[in-house]
Amino acid sequence: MTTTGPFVQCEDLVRIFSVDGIEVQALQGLNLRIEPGELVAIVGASGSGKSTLLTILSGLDRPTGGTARVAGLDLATMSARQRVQFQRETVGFVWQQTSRNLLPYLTARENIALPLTLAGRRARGGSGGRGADAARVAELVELLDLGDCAGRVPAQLSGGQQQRTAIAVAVANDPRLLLADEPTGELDEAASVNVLRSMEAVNAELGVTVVIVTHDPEVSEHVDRTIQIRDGRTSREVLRRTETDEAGAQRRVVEEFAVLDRVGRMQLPETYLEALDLRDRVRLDLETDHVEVFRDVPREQTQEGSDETPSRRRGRTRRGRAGSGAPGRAARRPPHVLDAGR
Ligand SMILES: Nc1ncnc2c1ncn2[C@@H]1O[C@H](COP(=O)(O)OP(=O)(O)OP(=O)(O)O)[C@@H](O)[C@H]1O
Repeated sequence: MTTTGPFVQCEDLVRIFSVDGIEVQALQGLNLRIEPGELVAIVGASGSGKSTLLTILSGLDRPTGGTARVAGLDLATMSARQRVQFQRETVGFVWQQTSRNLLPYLTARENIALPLTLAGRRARGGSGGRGADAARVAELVELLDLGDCAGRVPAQLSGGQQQRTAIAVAVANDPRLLLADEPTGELDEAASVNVLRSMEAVNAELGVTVVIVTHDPEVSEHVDRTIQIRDGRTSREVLRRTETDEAGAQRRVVEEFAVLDRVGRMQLPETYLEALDLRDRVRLDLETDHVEVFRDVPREQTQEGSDETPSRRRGRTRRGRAGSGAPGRAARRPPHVLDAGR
């Protein structure tokens, strides 16, 4: 199957649930692009729409409006047959509840082998298929660091071992996309780190595009991009990468972006709104290479009143410039670079 454009693409995605005649708009025109091979976290407050998005991307639910495409397939219009094929071949899923991911009466190794058997590899490959299955299981047991416990049933595994087995099960059939809904939600900190490292390993070694929905603040250290959802829309993205300077010293660079939708709407981070007391409406000023946003101060409070534009009042109305608040400083630094150094 050929894919043009982003691997995951949502445009103006809407999902409305109707319960007892009351409508809940879980997704309110969400836009999202994920490139092949990316490792992305989706974060946001409870009820912001994270799980709804993941359920649509997995093909388990359909959008009410807008488009959602994965690997070139339109998830809104695909037939029932295409949907089953999509879930078998293109996407793997890890749930928060460790018990939901694994069959309790099979060992970890047998759980990992099961999707291979169901996909009929053995039938297609004859005795060679059996060998190929065993080799694939061994590869995943090693990659997910399950060597010591692969012969145990889930009840004899720790929560972290169960989730790492679940990741192996989810990627056994070589899906191109791995979706995980709160995979560390039931784990302690150390086990969470191991599970997130396993996600990194699967992404790096197998080339699987990974999307993790989480509340875990630790996640940002393990992914390339953190996307925040607010009120059913993508509002903010944080990119992290490691740069090496000429002397060989490494530094971690963090860049923060607000997401613009197709008609130019964006959400300012809540911390910015609070820092500058921005509400109701703001003044905008177009500079040659950026746009400035100012608190809407009544004209009589801006001393000279006059016809000054916000940019001419610069330095008088911007609290952040005088202090050390990030919003004020950002305008004079390379665009978007908020934090650097380790
Ligand atoms: N099947 C459903 N029927 C009715 N309302 C639903 C359904 N699924 C989700 N919702 C509502 O949609 C909104 C978004 O829910 P969703 O589970 O996507 O949020 P979330 O960000 O994943 O939250 P959490 O972090 O608590 O899991 C919520 O208001 C929720 O109550």
